[in-house]
Amino acid sequence: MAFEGLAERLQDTLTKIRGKGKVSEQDIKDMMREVRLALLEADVNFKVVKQFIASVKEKALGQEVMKSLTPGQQVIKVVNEELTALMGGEQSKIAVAQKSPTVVMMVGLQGAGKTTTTAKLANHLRKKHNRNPLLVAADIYRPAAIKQLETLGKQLNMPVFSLGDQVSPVEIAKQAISKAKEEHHDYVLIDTAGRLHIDETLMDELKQVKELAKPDEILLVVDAMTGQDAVNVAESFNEQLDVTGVVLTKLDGDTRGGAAISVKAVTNTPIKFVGMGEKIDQLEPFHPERMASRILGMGDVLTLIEKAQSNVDEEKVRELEKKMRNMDFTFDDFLEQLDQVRNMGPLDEILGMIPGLNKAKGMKDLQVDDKQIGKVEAIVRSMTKKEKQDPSIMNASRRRRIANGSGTTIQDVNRLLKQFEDMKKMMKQMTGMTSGKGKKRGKGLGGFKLPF
Ligand SMILES: Nc1nc2c(ncn2[C@@H]2O[C@H](COP(=O)(O)OP(=O)(O)OP(=O)(O)O)[C@@H](O)[C@H]2O)c(=O)[nH]1
Repeated sequence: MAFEGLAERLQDTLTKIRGKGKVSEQDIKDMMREVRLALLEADVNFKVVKQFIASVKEKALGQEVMKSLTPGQQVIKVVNEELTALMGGEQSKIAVAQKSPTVVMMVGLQGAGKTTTTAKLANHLRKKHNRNPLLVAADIYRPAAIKQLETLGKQLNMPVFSLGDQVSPVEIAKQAISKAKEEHHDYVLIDTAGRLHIDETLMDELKQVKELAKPDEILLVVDAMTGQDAVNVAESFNEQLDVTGVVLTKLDGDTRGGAAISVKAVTNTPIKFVGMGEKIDQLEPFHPERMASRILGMGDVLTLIEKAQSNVDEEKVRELEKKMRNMDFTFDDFLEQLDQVRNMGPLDEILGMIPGLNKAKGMKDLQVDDKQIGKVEAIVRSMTKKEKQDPSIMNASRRRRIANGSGTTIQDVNRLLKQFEDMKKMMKQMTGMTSGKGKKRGKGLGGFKLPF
């Protein structure tokens, strides 16, 4: 899986700082040293790494302390925001011409996945944007490329414009655009020739096609597996052609991720799509924010923190945090939390935002449907005040009484009590208070705790 090494290293580093109630300058320096190594190892351009580290440091040290997040969480928030910004910040969408058809020129080196991506993009435009693209086979130097595009076109049931390999690409582009106008295609996707290396002849030809076709978008297809080379290729193409967007292919492979992180920063050209497999529907719009969260293993944890900030009484959260640390979280707190969480939205949606939650120890048996939660609530509400405060007094007759009172079985009650104990242990781990270093894996929780 792509980014695995980087994700693991960053997450390990962040785990160390996450639970900290106080973060010193030295803590940040230590952390940033590890982050720097992790990025360099992932083949991120060294200049990019340097800038990134400097800006995270500055922001992490200079930021105001927010009441609702621990300092450790705030540092993570900064890393996430900067990583997102590095990859372009906002999602960058494919161009739409004011006047149809929108002309898109696909460029790139041989083997990067250009022809495949051209077909994938056509499919995407039709499926997601309800468009009617015309595919154009303008790679006349690799005869197999024309055939390949035609085959893909057939598979998609989409027209492919081709004039064989004896007509110049400029002429092919010209005729294709007239045909698209006549036949009311709203996108023209021109698959141009690739080479093994960048050379002048190739660039000259691409410039001529560009001159004539006046593309609204020039998408450069690069192979993520080639790491820094992909970034260098992007830089050269960009200098010559003013590329408007990058498609990073083969992100499904075990690329270290450097290209995805550096391309925008080095070339100032946004990644617009990523290829996630060989199949025709495995092209996805690139979302910097989601990618950053994925690398940091945070899922939507930041959204969750924001949601919590606006819905949860901050003082109560602090109190709760203290209780969790001291292991005196009771069933009363549990009920209160249940109410608070419910205020945030549907339970499964909220839980779905916590990555790795279902994998966490003691969690996997908990069902996340509201019915199950209703049952749990009934059991808890059937407990006496004393039982809620101190479940350890729960003997057989108390358990039986609770089961009867809540319309459940003794097994249900036993299970809940067991889960509650497991949960308390896990909470303690997640607040970063355990001494068992290296074992805790509450990845992505950012120290934010939910009692489920
Ligand atoms: N795993 C994976 N394979 C991909 C992806 N995109 C393209 N490929 C594969 O990469 C190989 C090269 O793709 P092509 O589309 O033939 O390459 P090209 O860049 O068009 O090559 P030229 O036409 O010679 O310029 C093919 O086997 C594709 O199936 C991707 O996102 N993931």
